[in-house]
Amino acid sequence: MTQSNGILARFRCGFESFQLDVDLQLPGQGITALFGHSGGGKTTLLRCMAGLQKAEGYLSVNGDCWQDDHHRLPVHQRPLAYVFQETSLFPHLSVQRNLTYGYQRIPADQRQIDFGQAVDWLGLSNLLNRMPEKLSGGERQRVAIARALLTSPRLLLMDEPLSALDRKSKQDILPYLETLHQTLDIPMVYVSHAAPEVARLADHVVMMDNGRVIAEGPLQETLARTDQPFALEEDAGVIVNAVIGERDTRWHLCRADFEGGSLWVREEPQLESGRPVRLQVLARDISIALAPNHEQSIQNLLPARVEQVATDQSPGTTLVRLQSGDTPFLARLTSRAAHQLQLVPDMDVWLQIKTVAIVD
Ligand SMILES: Nc1ncnc2c1ncn2[C@@H]1O[C@H](COP(=O)(O)OP(=O)(O)OP(=O)(O)O)[C@@H](O)[C@H]1O
Repeated sequence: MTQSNGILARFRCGFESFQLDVDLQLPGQGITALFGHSGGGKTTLLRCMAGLQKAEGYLSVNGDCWQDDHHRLPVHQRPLAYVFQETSLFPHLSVQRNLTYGYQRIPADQRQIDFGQAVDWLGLSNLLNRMPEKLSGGERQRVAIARALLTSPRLLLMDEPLSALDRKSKQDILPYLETLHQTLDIPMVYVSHAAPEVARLADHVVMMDNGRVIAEGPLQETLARTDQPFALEEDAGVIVNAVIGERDTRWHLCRADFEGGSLWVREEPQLESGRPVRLQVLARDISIALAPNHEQSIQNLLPARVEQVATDQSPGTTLVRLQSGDTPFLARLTSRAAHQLQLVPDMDVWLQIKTVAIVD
């Protein structure tokens, strides 16, 4: 990655009982998720990027240097926007005036995002005359995100923007974030605790623990590594990028085609042919067979090749990394089953997939 098309972030700073020490090269567009347990240093890293936390180091964003050994741009000169968990809209201003507040401070010829566009992307047209106290938590967060975008940032930092919302509001707001993900070319760094959120939104993931980066890389590849902390989680699994192909209306199924094969998923009205989708296949939902068994109830059977057989953290289970076409999969089996199948790298097998979830 060259300096001009990515984020280079190197920071060291410390508090009494915590040291942050990171050296990252992140993509210059799309969503990078900072993921990990509480206290790992995710917010501190975001604050360093924003210039809110003093740290030694270096930061450049798509070719613009914001900090090096000789100078450090103060917070207000960094062209970024920061969305927090708890939104602070101006309580005495309507949604419209909250939005125009930052927008009008940007000279017209420097605006990257149009007022109408932001209102549209975040679905705010019916809320413009409301006062913040009359908004739900999810609506407030949508206004906060639109307000952030209207300052035409070169970097959007989001610190657990959904964590204060209930489950329903989270579900409601995620499609808006997906729209931004598909539409914007501003890089977003998104802090989250929640694995499903990361799986749904991120292109790139950084896992932090105790102030260090313990795993990092493109989402699909990183989730499929057996030696990474993601693999240790109960809901370890992979994300498969697919496109909806044929629909089988009789059985209410849709075929999702990916690099190397197809998976059948339950039909839903929004799954029209040609629509790109992200599928999540959990390691615990895959079993391995040596021959294709068409006589069982499982719809999804894929040929695959074993790449790696790894001892799992939990006793009695084995984690197997496989490849079907160019797409990686992870399967979690009992160690006895792995032994009986005599799984070794390069062996050809069949994956029996019990459940496929659509996350996008
Ligand atoms: N201003 C501060 N002074 C002293 N310690 C701090 C300060 N800010 C953060 N810390 C400590 O630094 C560590 C990392 O905190 P940070 O908020 O970055 O973690 P996090 O991964 O974002 O956690 P969470 O997911 O709970 O938000 C924690 O141990 C925290 O107590």
